[in-house]
Amino acid sequence: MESRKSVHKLAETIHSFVGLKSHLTSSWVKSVSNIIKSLPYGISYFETRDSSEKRDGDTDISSVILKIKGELATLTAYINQLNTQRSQVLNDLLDLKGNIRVFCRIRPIITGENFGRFRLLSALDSSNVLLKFADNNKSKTYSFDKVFSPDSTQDEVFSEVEPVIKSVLDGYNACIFAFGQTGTGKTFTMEGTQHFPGVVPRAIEALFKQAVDSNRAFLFSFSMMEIYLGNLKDLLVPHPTKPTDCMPPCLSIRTDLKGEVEIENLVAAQVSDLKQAMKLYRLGCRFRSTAPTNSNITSSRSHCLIRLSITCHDAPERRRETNKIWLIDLGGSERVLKTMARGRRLEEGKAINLSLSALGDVIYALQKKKGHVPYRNSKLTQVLKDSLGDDSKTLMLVHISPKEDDLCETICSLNFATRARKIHLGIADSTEERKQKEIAMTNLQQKMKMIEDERQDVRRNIKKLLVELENLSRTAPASNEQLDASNLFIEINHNLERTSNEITDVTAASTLRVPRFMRPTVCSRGKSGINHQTTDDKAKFTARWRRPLFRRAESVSFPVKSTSAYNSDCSTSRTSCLVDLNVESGADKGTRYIEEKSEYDVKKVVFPEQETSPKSSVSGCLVNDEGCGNRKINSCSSTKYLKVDSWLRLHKKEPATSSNTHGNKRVLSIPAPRKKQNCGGQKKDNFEDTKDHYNEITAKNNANHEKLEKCADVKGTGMSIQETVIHNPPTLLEDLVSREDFISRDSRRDLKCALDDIGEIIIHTKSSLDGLSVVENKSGSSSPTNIWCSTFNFNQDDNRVNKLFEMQEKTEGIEYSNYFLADKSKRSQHSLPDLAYRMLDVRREDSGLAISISEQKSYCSHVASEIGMEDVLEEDLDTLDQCSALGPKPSILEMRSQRTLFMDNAHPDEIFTKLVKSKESTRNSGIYHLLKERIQNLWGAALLGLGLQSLGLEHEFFHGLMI
Ligand SMILES: Nc1ncnc2c1ncn2[C@@H]1O[C@H](COP(=O)(O)OP(=O)(O)OP(=O)(O)O)[C@@H](O)[C@H]1O
Repeated sequence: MESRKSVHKLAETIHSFVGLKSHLTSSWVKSVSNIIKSLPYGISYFETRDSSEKRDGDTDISSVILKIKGELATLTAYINQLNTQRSQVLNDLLDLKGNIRVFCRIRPIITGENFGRFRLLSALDSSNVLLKFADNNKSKTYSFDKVFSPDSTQDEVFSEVEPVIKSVLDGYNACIFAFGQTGTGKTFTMEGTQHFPGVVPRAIEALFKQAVDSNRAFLFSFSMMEIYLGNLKDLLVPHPTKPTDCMPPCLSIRTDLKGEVEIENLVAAQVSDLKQAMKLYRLGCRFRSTAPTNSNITSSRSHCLIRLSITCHDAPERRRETNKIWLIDLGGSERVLKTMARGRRLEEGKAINLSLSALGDVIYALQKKKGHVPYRNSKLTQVLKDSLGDDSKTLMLVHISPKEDDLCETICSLNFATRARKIHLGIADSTEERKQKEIAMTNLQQKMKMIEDERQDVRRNIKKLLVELENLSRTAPASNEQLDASNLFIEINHNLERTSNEITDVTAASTLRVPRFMRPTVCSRGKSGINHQTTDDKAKFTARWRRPLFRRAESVSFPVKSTSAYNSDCSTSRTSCLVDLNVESGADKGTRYIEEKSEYDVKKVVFPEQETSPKSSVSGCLVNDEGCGNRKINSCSSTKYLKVDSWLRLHKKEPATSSNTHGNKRVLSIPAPRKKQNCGGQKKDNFEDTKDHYNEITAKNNANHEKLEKCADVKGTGMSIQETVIHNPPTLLEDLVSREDFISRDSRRDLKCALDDIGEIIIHTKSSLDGLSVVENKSGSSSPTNIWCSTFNFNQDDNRVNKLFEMQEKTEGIEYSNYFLADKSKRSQHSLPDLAYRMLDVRREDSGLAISISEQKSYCSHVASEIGMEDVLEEDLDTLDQCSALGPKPSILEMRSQRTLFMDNAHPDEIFTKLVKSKESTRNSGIYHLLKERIQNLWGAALLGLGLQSLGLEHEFFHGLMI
């Protein structure tokens, strides 16, 4: 017995020594082993005994675990009950307060800001704004659910917003939007700054926090888009910067049978914590369209919409299984007269105002409980259709400015907001009723607080029990009960504290895990290629973006170096202000983008012959059309937009596309905003637009300057003409315009624009001679590359001219090749005088001037000397005589009156004044000479148009006028 006892103790002794391993020698272990081996019962005894002891211990642990499990079950049931109660109370409270709540925030006057005079606009108390009319001492009070004075903090604002966030977790759709005049602080409220984060980051944080606090597992997904010029644009999709980049699929709005709105093709990224959501948010902010205006240096030129979708299965207390919250920074309403917006800024302002007015109409109709709510009047209201109605929570944050100049807009905003609020809350109720309402609200708030406190206690208890359970399962993990406990622990803990996963997937995530309204439809799968995807999520996403190129005008953007000026026509994407979030996107860092024409501009530009061309390899789509269903997509798949085509032609490396697109007929259409060319002001705008278009292309060219310079030297490259034309650098012009010493920055810009205009004239003439059917687009669709091309050929040596001929032979279907090269059939007959004659022909047709033989000869001499072919001049002059003997080639331009020609092609004043600055310094350069010639012709045309022709003056007279 003694020995047995000692053996029993030995086991314990060995066990107690486990922590002192360092003192155990091998001899000690050996001796202990020998003792054990010599025991009569052998090891089986220990095994048996150990098992029986263990069984006793297990029984204890199991009973403890069972007890804990029981407690946990009770507490879980209780917390669920509390959750339901809380939802109910919150809902009652919000119902009393109104589904549409209106807050008002007064913008502060920032130190150092030139604010001019300001009105006595003050927060009378927490729910009233007092507006004093200084002139007659009159004042008016406006009531809101909450008024934030100028010195209110972001914290204060969010504390009032938070209840809406809570109801989102209860399954309600919600919509929080900042409304107001431009520059009044909407973006500040919604986005905030690095040190003062706004509603969006706080709301996302609160959602995650409350999800953790609730005893449920939630699935969040994040989307971000903007409505720019009336079109939806996904902000999470990288913007194509090269023509070869894939275009993102078009977004279209769909409504399912239950009335839930779905935005097809909108990226929805699953996020599991604040950090991930904020990364996406920052990423989206970079692509937002902003631009400086007279009112705000960082004015949002679009409505920015952030959607957080929340899915929670097996939560009957929730209103819906999947719901969403929209956080919206609306574009600021603006008065055109005040902002002095022009061109693109004007269009943006108009689009913003229109959609705001549509939103106002919808809210008004909802409040009035009208039978018809005009959701379809704007994209904004269509998107928000299921988040603005009765069954959702809406919070409008109206922003006003205390500035004297903004009085009209302030009154408009205040009236709009108070009207919406009054109608809904029935402020016309008697005082008695209002008091009762207030009492009820106070009671509900108290009840809410009690429930919240209770929930906190229960949560604490649950956590404590879970820790115990975990410890128990660690000490004895083998038994079934313990395994159960361990699973329970994991399950509950998972519900309480969802830890981070990677941002696993974007829209192509497993459809089982993604909310129904985010799942791709048959149509979108067909469009995006998801049908062909593998089970691997990443592969799915890749497959989607690798589908055949889908080109649209909307998203073409050009990197640009310079900062746009006020009222300039470039929209730029901005860099995040919350830099601490460290969103990595090397390509975007410090990059500013210019928006290319959106569908708003180009949707009206259709190539009729391509609509019927099923073989077209480039597809476009009327993106903003809600009904962009299968049928429509088919029809629009063969629709082409000049803007894209023209742009692609400059940059693309797909000759097939070019030929398919245009065939033998090039039809250039005029983008919608440029139709009214005849009015003076509009003309100026067009010119500005052209300049901007030109600058965009120039910026692009500058960015690739080195590459372009290499391409300019075509010697022996074997490069096709198309490539030459595409990459051909505006060497001379660039030299000209980059010479800081004699041309100021502005005049350089102007010069470029003037050259752009002249480039268009060349196209026009060339096209008419080529017998192409040209609906001329003289306001920017054509490219300055044309003039580069011509210039290039004039200024090369004879080898280069020959090279170009050779290359032309290799290339078919080039549209922007040089005039001479275009006439391929007669290439072998080209002699120097022929070339010169053709040039004169161009000039003649351009200007309408009759050109004498002597002039032709002198011009031949000039061309010969320019390209170093004087030696062949003599023998070829005879050919010139023959050519001229045939008489001038009839031209459609001749049929026009000279005055019309002048008006159509160029504005001599503009060109002259812009070019004359650089006249002295560029006197001897080839490009200058050509330009001079052209200006002379234009002047000549002008004078002829004025009737001076009848005076019988020689061409030399007009020539002399120019010198
Ligand atoms: N409450 C505020 N506290 C401090 N600065 C503010 C506040 N409100 C606005 N600002 C500042 O005013 C400027 C304009 O604000 P913001 O860009 O938010 O206006 P907005 O209404 O979004 O304009 P837009 O409609 O043109 O985009 C910003 O520099 C912003 O930092």
